[in-house]
Amino acid sequence: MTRAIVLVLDSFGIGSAPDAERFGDAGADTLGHIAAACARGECEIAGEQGRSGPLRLPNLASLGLYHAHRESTGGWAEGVAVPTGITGRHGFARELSSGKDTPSGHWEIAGVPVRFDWGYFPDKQDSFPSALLDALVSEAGLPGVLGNCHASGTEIIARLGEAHVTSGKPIVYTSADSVFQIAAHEETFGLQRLYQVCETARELLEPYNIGRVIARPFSGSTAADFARTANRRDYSVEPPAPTVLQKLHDDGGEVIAIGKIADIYAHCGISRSVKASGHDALMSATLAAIDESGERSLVMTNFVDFDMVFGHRRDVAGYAAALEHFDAMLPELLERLAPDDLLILTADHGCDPTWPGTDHTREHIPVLVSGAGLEPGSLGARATFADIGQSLASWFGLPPMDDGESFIAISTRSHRTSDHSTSPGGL
Ligand SMILES: O=P(O)(O)O[C@H]1O[C@H](CO)[C@@H](O)[C@H]1O
Ligand SMILES: [Mn+2]
Ligand SMILES: [Mn+2]
Repeated sequence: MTRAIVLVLDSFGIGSAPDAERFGDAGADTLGHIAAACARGECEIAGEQGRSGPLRLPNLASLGLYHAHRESTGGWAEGVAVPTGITGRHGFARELSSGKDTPSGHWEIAGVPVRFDWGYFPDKQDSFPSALLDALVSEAGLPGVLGNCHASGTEIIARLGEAHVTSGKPIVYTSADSVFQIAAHEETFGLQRLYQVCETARELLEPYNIGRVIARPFSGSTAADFARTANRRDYSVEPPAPTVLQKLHDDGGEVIAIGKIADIYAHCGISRSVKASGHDALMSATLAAIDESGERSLVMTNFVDFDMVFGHRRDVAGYAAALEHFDAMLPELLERLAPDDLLILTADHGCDPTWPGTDHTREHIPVLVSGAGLEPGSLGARATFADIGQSLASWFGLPPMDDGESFIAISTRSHRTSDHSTSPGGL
């Protein structure tokens, strides 16, 4: 069967990109700094869900993660056990897109870099233009808004959540990303009402070139216990050109989107979307999709907690534990794959939990490719995330994308388009 499974470990960068300085991120290294903190004994978590000591990712390591990180940074991650033999193709890729945000990263992975500049809101009190907020208040029938600044989403609900519940004014905030985020209490404000306000904001933001509006519902009764719920919803603009997802879908293939994937691609080129919250549920949904999917299927999953729960929160130990948990789930995934399935593990940007601030970091992403009967080895430095999209186009026998260089050999592509039944061998 010609199938591909793409797992995006949201924010799992493997070393500072050549243009990181432009973002204030020169030296950022999500994997490297987590490994170093673990090696120093700074990531101890007691209890059953806990972790201790050096970072242990044996399955990702076998696929070539540490080798890819070394190619990206010039040195081995501290304290890790480097495997003697590796089973996958491993490399790293840099980003062509102008931003270090989630949609840019995902669209570039799917073959469409974002060459234009997104709109951003300045980092000051009153970040948003008053004309925009006045229109939102009037069109959505709001008593006003709170926030109107850059913020960390958990910090701002602790700070303004009680005032929101009392006043009925939603909390609007942004970040270094091209986003307009709206936090509101799920019960007192209402989830459906929050979604409606986000849809109104999405329309009003059209002239501002903003990538995403994000609904950030939360629950709880006081500042001490306010917590965001799983009902986050992203309202993205559409990718600027058809992605490889769209091309496969239009060519009769099936694209199964797990987690945030459908929202990130603005539901373009998606055959079926499965929502799930938490990495266990996301992996279960991925396994179910693999079991159910047939010929010419792409299963694509975003593992968001690395970014949302640990990276942005600068929780180094939590990020390490989440990586180790993900790693422990990999053998079951590998067992479920058919011998000629193509598996790609990658990321969309960095979010170094040791870095100042709470924003993403401009980093290389890992490109770990396995299955499909391929020989282990290095894919080296890839000039764009779009090499993944181009490779998927090759794999599915689609016309080439405008960007990216396939790491699937031409002979393999012609072989696959003429005969889907035989294992292709060479990638
Ligand atoms: O702090 P929270 O609300 O998690 O926001 C984070 O999530 C958004 C999307 O990645 C970004 O704007 C980032 O700042
Ligand atoms: Mn992301
Ligand atoms: Mn993020």
